[in-house]
Amino acid sequence: MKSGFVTLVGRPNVGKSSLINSFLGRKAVIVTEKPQTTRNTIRCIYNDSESQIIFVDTPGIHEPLHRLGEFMVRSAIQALKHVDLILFVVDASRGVGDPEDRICNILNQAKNRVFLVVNKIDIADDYEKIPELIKQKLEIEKVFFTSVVKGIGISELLNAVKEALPEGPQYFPTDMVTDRPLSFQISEIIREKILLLTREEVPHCVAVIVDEIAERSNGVLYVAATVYVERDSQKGILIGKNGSMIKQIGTLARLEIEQLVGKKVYLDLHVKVKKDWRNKDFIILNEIGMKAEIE
Ligand SMILES: Nc1nc2c(ncn2[C@@H]2O[C@H](COP(=O)(O)OP(=O)(O)OP(=O)(O)O)[C@@H](O)[C@H]2O)c(=O)[nH]1
Repeated sequence: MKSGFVTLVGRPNVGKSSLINSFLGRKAVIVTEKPQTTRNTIRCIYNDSESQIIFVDTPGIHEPLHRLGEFMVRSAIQALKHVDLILFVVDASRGVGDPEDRICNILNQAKNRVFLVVNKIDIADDYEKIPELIKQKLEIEKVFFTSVVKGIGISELLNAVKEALPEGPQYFPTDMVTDRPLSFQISEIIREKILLLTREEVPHCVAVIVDEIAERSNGVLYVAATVYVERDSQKGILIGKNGSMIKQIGTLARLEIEQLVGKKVYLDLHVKVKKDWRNKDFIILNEIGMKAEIE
């Protein structure tokens, strides 16, 4: 069989996670309209009768403003090592800028095979010249124009990825969707709902940690999670008037967690302030599973 590891890299918000969900035909990783949604590298496993492809989702490459951002960028760069192929994703509607220049430099050092993916062509004109601009800085093996929203170019890209991979073993069981534990998947679902429902600085200041998952005798799955924010004002926003916001977040998250685990869920959400955690708190970085990965 054909098998191997394929890392998606690009600036924030270009559609890396959306492409992976589209390859897998299911939601494996969270997607929002907010940049820097993905904070960790996450391996997502695609299977068919003749291949297994491990797509590695990475945080968007950006200029970090705090330690969390530095960890995110470093983990993305680490994910370029020891993989069979890189998909360099560019947003057709934004074109080529400083972030792409930086990524070209990083990829030149990594010396991997690279496919260029110009995504979001449904909302862009004038994107045909993007490959030429990138090719001035980086050797590109193939170019694809895609739209996840319209389903354009996705199967062609997937087929080309398959063809590019070597003959190899099945690395993961076929029923495994990501390499992350259930607690991580649940915390991501909760974080996604917070990102969808809050604005401005709040989304970036949130970390979610699942404290407990327990099967109750009545068949209900009990899940306790803590949402960390950096300031009291953010806690106020997350809780909302008479608890209305946290209730809405909890309901949306619970419904999706129930789909994931296939049973009723009782979701117990708490909000705590941990000042400046994105710069200082290594415990949280450790708990959201980033520290171990990049040391
Ligand atoms: N119009 C359009 N929107 C898209 C397309 N692909 C993704 N999007 C949207 O772009 C936004 C960002 O998508 P993500 O998949 O989270 O992007 P990402 O590159 O993983 O983002 P980060 O986590 O910030 O690195 C979401 O609102 C998606 O729905 C596309 O082909 N066309």
